[in-house]
Amino acid sequence: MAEPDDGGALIELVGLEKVFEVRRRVGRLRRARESVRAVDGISFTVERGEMVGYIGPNGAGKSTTIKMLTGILTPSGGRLRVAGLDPARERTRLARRIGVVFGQRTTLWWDLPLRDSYGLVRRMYRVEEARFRRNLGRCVELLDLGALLDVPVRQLSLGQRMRGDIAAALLHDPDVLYLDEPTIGLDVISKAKVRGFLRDLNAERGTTVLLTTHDLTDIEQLCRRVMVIDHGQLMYDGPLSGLHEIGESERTLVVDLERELPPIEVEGARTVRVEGPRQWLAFPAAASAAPLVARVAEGYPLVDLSLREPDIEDVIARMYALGATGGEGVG
Ligand SMILES: Nc1ncnc2c1ncn2[C@@H]1O[C@H](COP(=O)(O)OP(=O)(O)OP(=O)(O)O)[C@@H](O)[C@H]1O
Repeated sequence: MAEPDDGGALIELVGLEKVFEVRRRVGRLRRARESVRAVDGISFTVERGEMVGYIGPNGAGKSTTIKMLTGILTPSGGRLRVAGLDPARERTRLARRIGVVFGQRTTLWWDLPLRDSYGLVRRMYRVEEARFRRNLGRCVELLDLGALLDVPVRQLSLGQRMRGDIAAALLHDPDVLYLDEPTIGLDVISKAKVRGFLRDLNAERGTTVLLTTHDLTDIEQLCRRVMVIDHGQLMYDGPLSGLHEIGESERTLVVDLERELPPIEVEGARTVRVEGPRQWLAFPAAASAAPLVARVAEGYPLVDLSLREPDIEDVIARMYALGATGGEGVG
């Protein structure tokens, strides 16, 4: 089937809006109508092959945007195109071009083994047999699903289920993949597996990825570009490092020493907490951790260390405190 001409940006939003009418209780008996501007005039474009983080505090309007991008919700205003299609009007056609993964709920059939769920997905999207086998084979290998194919979804761990969900979203070769909190609740190893897979998918197949997450490490490891949304508006569009610079946020190196020592003194960081042999060193989030780690290892008896990213909520709060709205294309 011929696809519409989508020579331009793969995703394009111009002044997109979504207003919900809600009824709120006022006093004991009265209810007042109220409008919630969940998305309040957002414009951006995403080019084919980009991997973009879409972040913001709770209630910022991220899910509402994604729902409009998939055609589940109809915009109240503005313009929206995905792969040359109008999502709300051409939802079924668009479904063949996009994949969606929601970290908090599964699209798989709870009582069925993964293999059967995939068979149903194949029929839903009418994926031809050879292509299905190829895509499934690739996902099974790269997401390590071989031993899980005959296990009912309800028996899978969260990390296993997430990998299963990602595979299900890719069996029909979508151009765009929307991921909503894909690493939420996963252990370190599962997170690394999911991130590695997404990186390869983007590099090898050029799949465009829009990623919603509260975990800044996801963004740091996957996305060159990040968009920050708050109160339904785009606050920042640019690299993650630029966001850290604007917010002057700090990362923390947690250091375990062989024994209790006075606060560590190294260039480029300040010790903000000491508890027994453990010390916390804060340093600018935009700086590399490597030279700092080297300096600590050189001068102190090191047993272990770990790195803590700043909270997205912190970064945004600092951004507000400094009254800045930086990055490209946002004024
Ligand atoms: N169906 C709805 N009816 C009324 N209000 C809604 C509806 N869906 C979302 N909202 C409101 O719109 C705003 C944005 O919600 P949205 O779910 O898009 O935020 P979010 O950024 O995805 O938040 P979270 O990180 O908590 O998932 C919130 O104030 C929310 O209460």
